[in-house]
Amino acid sequence: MSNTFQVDLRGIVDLLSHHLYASPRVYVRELLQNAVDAITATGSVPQGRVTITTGADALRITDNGIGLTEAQVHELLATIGRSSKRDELGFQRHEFLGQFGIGLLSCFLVADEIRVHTKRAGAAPVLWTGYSDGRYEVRPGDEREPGTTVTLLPRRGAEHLLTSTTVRELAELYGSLLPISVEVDGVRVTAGALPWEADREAYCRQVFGFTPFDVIELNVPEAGLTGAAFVLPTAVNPAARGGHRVYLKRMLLAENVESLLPEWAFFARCVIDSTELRPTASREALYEDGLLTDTRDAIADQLRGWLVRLAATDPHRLARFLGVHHLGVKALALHDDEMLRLVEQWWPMETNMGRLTLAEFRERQGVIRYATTVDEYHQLSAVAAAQDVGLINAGYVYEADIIERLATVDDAVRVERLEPSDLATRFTGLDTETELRLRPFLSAAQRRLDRLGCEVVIRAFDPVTVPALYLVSRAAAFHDEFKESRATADDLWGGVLDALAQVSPAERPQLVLNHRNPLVRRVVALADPELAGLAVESLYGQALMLGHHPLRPADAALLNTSFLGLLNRAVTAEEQK
Ligand SMILES: Nc1ncnc2c1ncn2[C@@H]1O[C@H](COP(=O)(O)OP(=O)(O)OP(=O)(O)O)[C@@H](O)[C@H]1O
Repeated sequence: MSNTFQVDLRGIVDLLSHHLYASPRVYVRELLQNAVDAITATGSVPQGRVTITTGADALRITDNGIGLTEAQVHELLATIGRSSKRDELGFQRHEFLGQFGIGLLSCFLVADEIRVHTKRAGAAPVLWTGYSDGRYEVRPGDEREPGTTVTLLPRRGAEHLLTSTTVRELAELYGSLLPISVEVDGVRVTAGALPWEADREAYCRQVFGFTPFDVIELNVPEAGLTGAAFVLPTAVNPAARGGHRVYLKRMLLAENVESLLPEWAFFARCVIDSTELRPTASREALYEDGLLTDTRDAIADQLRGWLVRLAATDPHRLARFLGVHHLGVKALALHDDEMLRLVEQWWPMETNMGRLTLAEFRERQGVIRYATTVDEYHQLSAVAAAQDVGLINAGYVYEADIIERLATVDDAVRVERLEPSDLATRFTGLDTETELRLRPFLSAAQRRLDRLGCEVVIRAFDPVTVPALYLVSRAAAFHDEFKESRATADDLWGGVLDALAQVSPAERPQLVLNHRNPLVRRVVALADPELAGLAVESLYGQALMLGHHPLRPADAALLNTSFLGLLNRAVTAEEQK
């Protein structure tokens, strides 16, 4: 035995209003769409006219479209999900906006009763009345011209959605670009030409509220797509994806479609019209299919092409663009070779030789040497410069990753992450005689700092103004973190860490005293061992702070005692004068 599904219309209306459509305001869009489709079906769009009249009792929308016969009324209006806009195989017929056979139901979001008075040329006029409780009636209608008039009797509480002002606003929002004349209470709301093809900057100001840095023309023939991308004149948070204004067959789909551009293109806001992209059933987003993926790729190519052209023809302007949007471009450079080259050639980075692009730095230094944190860079840039070692501050977002990626895509590029302890190998050692002379001082200094796990060495380096440097190799930094984790780990995890410790030999951080520094020279010559010890401890503390190294409790205690010790010495000396 086979039966037919029964549909409870109230359930469907509830589904539409609460789950499918974002707002009951979409009823105007659905009515307009049906009118336009009916006119399209006549084959003479230029003669098409849609008029909407509002009033306290009812809203009426009349089109001079194809109209329906009585049989079609029964078949199409009374069957949820039945549409004349699909072919025998159920595919959407290309020329129409609708396809799902549910749009008319959206009128029940604002009306309890819908009347469709329609006439197909050569057939008798029909009046169909549908009620929100699921009943409908069909009767002969009054004589009329071919076409259709849909009348909505407002639902109590929804009257504000059918006022003249609201309806005009909605008709203009959704339908102002339709190629068919649409009037609301005698006022025409359709403009005809695509406004962004005329004065794009004015359009951008009016719709998006900013004067664009530049406008990029968009064209994707396979999606029947034309449009414009407006480059934002100010930086935006790359994570906050901006929406784009999308029209399908000149009917507004939504003002905030996110899926049109790839994530990296956050610096552009687009307006497009497409004849081929498809909407989701709610008509509030684009349907994700192969065509949308291809379209996204094609638009991405056009934005990329604009950037590359700018680099070739107007580097000044490109520099301005990068000044505003460098974060996005850098994010993109992490997976896009062309953007990587753009950053390499055009983005000036902070180096200890002034601001240079990676390309310029490489030309001068041969190798791209970089510090991965801003602190490390600040600690070492002057010292490195004094040894003629060029250093890039790659501590800003994405920059270290970009440098490393550059080496993976181009064999000719040599990159080297600065190892602070390597720098010490460039410092000049002392002559044997001085070394011998300083040996007792060094052993005493070493004894003072032993419990802090630090090795004291003395070298001669520039700049002379730096008395001491605290250099931690990456292995030593790792070891310190490791020790900290071990101290707080439970037994099981602690066991794992212990096993690992066997394979990671500790390398001690170094305190490198600068023998060229006048104060250090006086310290190493001190006769009083206690004063020399206090001086070494405070040089250690100062070097730690200068390099923004983390202070452990033992370091803080040492800083405190050495400072108070020195102060006490100074005050005592003054008192004894
Ligand atoms: N103004 C009209 N003139 C002629 N036929 C109409 C009109 N409005 C609706 N129809 C007929 O009623 C059918 C159902 O309309 P409905 O709006 O529910 O769905 P649709 O437009 O086919 O698809 P969608 O749900 O995507 O809007 C349409 O396919 C069309 O045949």
